[in-house]
Amino acid sequence: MPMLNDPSRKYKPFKPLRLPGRQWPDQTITKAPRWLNTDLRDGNQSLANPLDGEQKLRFFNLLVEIGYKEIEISFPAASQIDFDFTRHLIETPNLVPEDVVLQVISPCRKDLIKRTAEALYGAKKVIFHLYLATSECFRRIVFNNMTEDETLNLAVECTKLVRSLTKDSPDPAVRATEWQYQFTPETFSDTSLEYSIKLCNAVREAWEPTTHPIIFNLPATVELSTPNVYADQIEYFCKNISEREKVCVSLHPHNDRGCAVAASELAQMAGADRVEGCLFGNGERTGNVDLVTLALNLYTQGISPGVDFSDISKVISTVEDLTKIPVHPRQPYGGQFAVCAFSGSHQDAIKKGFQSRKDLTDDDPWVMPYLPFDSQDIGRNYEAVIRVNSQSGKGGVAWIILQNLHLDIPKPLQQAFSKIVQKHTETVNRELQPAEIVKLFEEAYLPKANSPIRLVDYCIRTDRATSNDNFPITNEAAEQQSGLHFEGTIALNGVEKPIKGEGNGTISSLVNCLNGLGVDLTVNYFKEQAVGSEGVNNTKAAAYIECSLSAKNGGKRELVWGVGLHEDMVQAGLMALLSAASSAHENRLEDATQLKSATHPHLKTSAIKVPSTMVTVTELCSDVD
Ligand SMILES: CC(=O)SCCNC(=O)CCNC(=O)[C@H](O)C(C)(C)COP(=O)(O)OP(=O)(O)OC[C@H]1O[C@@H](n2cnc3c(N)ncnc32)[C@H](O)[C@@H]1OP(=O)(O)O
Ligand SMILES: CC(C)C(=O)C(=O)O
Repeated sequence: MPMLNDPSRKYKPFKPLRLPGRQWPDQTITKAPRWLNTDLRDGNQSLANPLDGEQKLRFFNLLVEIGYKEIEISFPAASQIDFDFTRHLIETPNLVPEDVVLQVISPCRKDLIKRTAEALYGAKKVIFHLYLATSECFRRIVFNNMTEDETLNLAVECTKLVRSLTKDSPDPAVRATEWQYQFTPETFSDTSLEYSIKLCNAVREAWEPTTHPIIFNLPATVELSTPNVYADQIEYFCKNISEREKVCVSLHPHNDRGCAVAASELAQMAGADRVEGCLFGNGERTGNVDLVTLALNLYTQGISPGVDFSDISKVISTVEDLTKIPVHPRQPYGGQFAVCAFSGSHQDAIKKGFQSRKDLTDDDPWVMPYLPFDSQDIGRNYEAVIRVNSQSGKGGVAWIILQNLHLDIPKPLQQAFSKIVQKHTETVNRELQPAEIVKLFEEAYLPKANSPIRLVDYCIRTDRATSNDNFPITNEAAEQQSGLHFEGTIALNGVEKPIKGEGNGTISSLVNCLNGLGVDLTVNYFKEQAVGSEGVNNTKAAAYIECSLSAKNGGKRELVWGVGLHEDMVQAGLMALLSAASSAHENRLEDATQLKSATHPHLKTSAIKVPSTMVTVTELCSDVD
């Protein structure tokens, strides 16, 4: 059937509450609520294949590890599995930590209440949870026209029965349990507030809370309205329930309209003390409120949530394994795309954001474009933050190289490399993995074992006079006074050739040698960089060189890049140059056949512009592998 042109006859708007002077909009959340995790009950009852005892135990242990102190473990009257699991937790020493309270649920049916009480014999700390639907819809349709009074009387009677089977039991062993009582007027958000309050007051009188407050759990059993309406209902309930100090107001939002998180946050602002929900929003239909999102929403406001998601991947894999429901990639916080950027401008901003935090610590406030929180806090590294596809730009690609090779590649090289990556993503038409990007980088810029131009050995000598203690010569002065002489052997297409050249620095003198071999390039850009942490012994040097080749056939000047990586700064520079020269040579393969057969060129290099010289020793010789 198609969607209706006019849905207004079939669907009626939810009638909002009139609450003049509502105060919740001016409140903020300043502390974590009491959490009740119901993955083992509400989460379990909604699975195609509910958990067996062993699986429940694994889930229980995970919840304890995360730090939940109130856990709804079962519906003991529903199945032997739930009954036995309850007994197992109670009877096995040390399974339940001292500070963890077990909660169990039962409907307002006497036989089921008795069975539930049996399951709890000998427990240390228990919340006995009873529920009864109170809305007009449920009383009429589900309970066969049960009146408000009949419903209230059933709730009171069943509460008294629970009381007689627990804290008022004639058996001292039963009385030894630390009992709490929770009553849920199921379908609360669709029930008249006056009636809910009347019924809850009657239940409170029947239970007579002493040590522990009575818990009134106020569910949006089905989410029917906007979150502000739920907040109004909670504020009204909190203000009008009698003996508020003896009452813990608990929330149990479902997510039918996709607003459960917002509803539960506004309802906390409205005065609620406790929240019930499931990890990653599991639960009937569209699920219960997601406790992970709620907790991490608090955390990222600087409020300790009291539960620990610092290894969220472990939580996800356990939950997925047990429930067989995958966590959506775009799930807040936990989803694999939750802190991940594919698009170029996002990546650029994030990369700059990380660079701005380079010298900061966890005591410096997190201010980061596009990323609302630090993924390391939930046990994820930064590798998956930036992902590269055809929508990505240079910033993202540079980030991958930084993360994987620790090279902070200069901007002009970023531009050049991102073109290579872009072309590749368009060819393969999919996301590129970091390893593929690294491979593209290495192939494009790093020297290779089979490079057509390789330096076999070399020796560098300066002209300058050696300094003595009385007349020290500064490096700058020496450079102005003298040139550098570069001599060595280059293997060109496997054929070793002696080379000789000079310049005002190592790079320029090697360029001079290469020019002499017919490799006609000019250095446009040179940058050197320490790789790794300063002061660390294994620090390496990186050098980046951009060269231009002389224009061919009146065309544009061709640009090539080379990158060198070595423990020694000088060698890094030479490697970068040779790598660029090899690329240039490969690009001009046809020209290479016409290379001059010059053996000992000795050309002036005044045309070569090199931003800085690197060598400050008077003689430096090396064999190059
Ligand atoms: C909103 C929630 O999520 S509440 C938790 C719901 N969870 C579950 O239902 C999971 C476990 N449930 C079960 O295993 C079963 O439904 C049981 C054991 C509770 C009951 O099973 P059955 O006796 O076969 O009853 P069945 O489930 O078919 O029907 C429910 C009956 O309980 C009544 N009922 C439903 N809710 C309640 C309640 N809160 N209090 C009292 N009676 C209730 C219904 O009116 C119906 O009675 P009827 O047969 O006279 O019409
Ligand atoms: C029994 C209550 C708490 C419930 O599960 C609901 O209303 O969704």
